[in-house]
Amino acid sequence: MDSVSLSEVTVIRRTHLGFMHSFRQPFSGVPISLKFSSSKVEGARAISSSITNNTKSHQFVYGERISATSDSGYKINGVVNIKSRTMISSVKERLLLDATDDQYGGVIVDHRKLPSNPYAFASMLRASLTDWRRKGKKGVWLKLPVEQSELVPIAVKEGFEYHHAEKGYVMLTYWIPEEEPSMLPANASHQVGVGGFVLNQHKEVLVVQEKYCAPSITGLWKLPTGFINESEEIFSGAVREVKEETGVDTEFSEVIAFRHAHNVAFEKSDLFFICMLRPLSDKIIIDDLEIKAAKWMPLVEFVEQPMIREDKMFKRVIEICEARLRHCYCGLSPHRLVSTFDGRPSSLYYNVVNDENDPSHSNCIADYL
Ligand SMILES: NC(=O)C1=CN([C@@H]2O[C@H](COP(=O)(O)OP(=O)(O)OC[C@H]3O[C@@H](n4cnc5c(N)ncnc54)[C@H](O)[C@@H]3O)[C@@H](O)[C@H]2O)C=CC1
Repeated sequence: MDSVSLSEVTVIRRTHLGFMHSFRQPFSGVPISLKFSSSKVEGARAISSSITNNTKSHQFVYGERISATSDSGYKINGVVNIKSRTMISSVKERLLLDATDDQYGGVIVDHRKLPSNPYAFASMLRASLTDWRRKGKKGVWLKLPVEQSELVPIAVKEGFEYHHAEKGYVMLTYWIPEEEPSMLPANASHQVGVGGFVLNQHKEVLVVQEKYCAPSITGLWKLPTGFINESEEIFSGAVREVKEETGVDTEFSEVIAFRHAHNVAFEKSDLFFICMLRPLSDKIIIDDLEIKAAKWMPLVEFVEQPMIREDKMFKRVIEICEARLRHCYCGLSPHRLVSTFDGRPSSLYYNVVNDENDPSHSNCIADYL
């Protein structure tokens, strides 16, 4: 009778499944049948399993009790009948979820290799948690695709928490160290919006009326606004939103101000970047789905609207834009760079008041139109 080491056993010893289950899956290239059945062995709840392939039959027990043997380490519940040491080691590997280490001492489960069978998943998840705990791992990231949503309640029952969800998946997390508070970062806390201030050479501003809006702003002519998409730049998002809502082509000039507000949608905070854009065309073609009307409106008329005149934010935004047109204010321009900290190309927004090497390079003196 073979015996197995404690480290080999610990990954499977905490398997408590109160059900009987059988499934087939490839095993080292050989199709096998793996059967689980729950039973009481020497007072401890245990799962016995038999593996058969064309040539061999192997039996062993997943159980709570592990006893030492005098000559070579440990055996399980004293009822182990293992014909191949290699076999149990391979089984152990099959019983753990595929995962890679992250740089913070945690693990990321490979969602492309999740078992399709919920019972197998339950067993492998529990065994993996035991293994990760033994190895001192900290955070566990478990992404469950929508096609395998039946696995979600199993993970939750095991102690996983929701982290965030997208259309195609839900991300769950588990913090292993009981003595340390969780260091896992929270879900994204903000949405990012953009507004376009587009003025033509006749001092007319591009404005829209929204199709769906709060009754209090019905009939208001407002700046085109919207949200930027995932992986979209603020500067290109603003140009896209203006084009989508009004059909007008523009070129990004500057971020002239941004607003930070809280509890805006789904309890998330909101960053709203107000951008000055130069018009490249003037023909208006509205987006029928979102917009009721759009037009070029004299700036003075726009400002005279009671809702704008009385609104502290938009009143100030217009004052800033006017100051910018008089070269009395500098907005922020994007500058592409790569930081060695994360190696990512990114946009740093800043203004250049005085460039000694290139006097023509300044946000403040550049003409808007
Ligand atoms: N609309 C405005 O006058 C103002 C907008 N902002 C900022 O502009 C940015 C974008 O905001 P808005 O343009 O107001 O976005 P929004 O709330 O109008 O949403 C944009 C579009 O998404 C769709 N949408 C949003 N929620 C929906 C729902 N529950 N059901 C169906 N469709 C839905 C609608 O098509 C809508 O036109 C934000 O950062 C916001 O803070 C700031 C001040 C005023």
